Amino acid sequence: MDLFADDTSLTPIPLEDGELWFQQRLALDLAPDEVMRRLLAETDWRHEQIHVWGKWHAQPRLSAWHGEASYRYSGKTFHPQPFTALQRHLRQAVELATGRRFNSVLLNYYRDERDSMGFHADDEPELGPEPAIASLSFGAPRTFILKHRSRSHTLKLALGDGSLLLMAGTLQRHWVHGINKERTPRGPRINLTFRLIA
Ligand SMILES: O=C(O)CCC(=O)C(=O)O
Ligand SMILES: [Fe+2]
Repeated sequence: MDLFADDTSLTPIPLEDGELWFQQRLALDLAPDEVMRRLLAETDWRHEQIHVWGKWHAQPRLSAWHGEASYRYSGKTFHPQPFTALQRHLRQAVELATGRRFNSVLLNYYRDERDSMGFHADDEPELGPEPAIASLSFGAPRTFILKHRSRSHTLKLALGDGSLLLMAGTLQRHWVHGINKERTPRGPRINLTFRLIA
């Protein structure tokens, strides 16, 4: 069965304790490979250090923070750079598709199969009690894993080139999510999470 028969509109994915919506391909007037090329070239990618359990580690990916509000993430305050023209363009498409507003974006660049993101929830207080977070992916597909915090329930989604995922409702309170390393070679991937920071 094709769960996502209509790949051009945002479709709810049924799950308990939160809202999840998926669209296989966000309508854009730029080809995804052109967006990928420009994001790679135009972004001031940083290799951030994070503080976990009393130790400093380099994150297993590169990142950048843009937008109109500063933000605390993994114990660090990020002072954003202004949105680029391309980011404004992508934000507009994401706002149109989701019917939500966003004022910030975190970009993550997974250089190859060895890059990853540990399990976490995007539940910082400045996002509000039921944050809507729109996740836009370009490049190589990677598996997005959601784990329920108290039930043994796991959900896996392949986030392909040009796909849009919306996390909303109580999802961040009840679930954590992450991207594991892959065992087989994988090309570069960029993910943008659009957020609304108070
Ligand atoms: O790369 C992804 O799909 C996940 C990104 C994410 O969870 C985040 O930026 O908070
Ligand atoms: Fe996240």
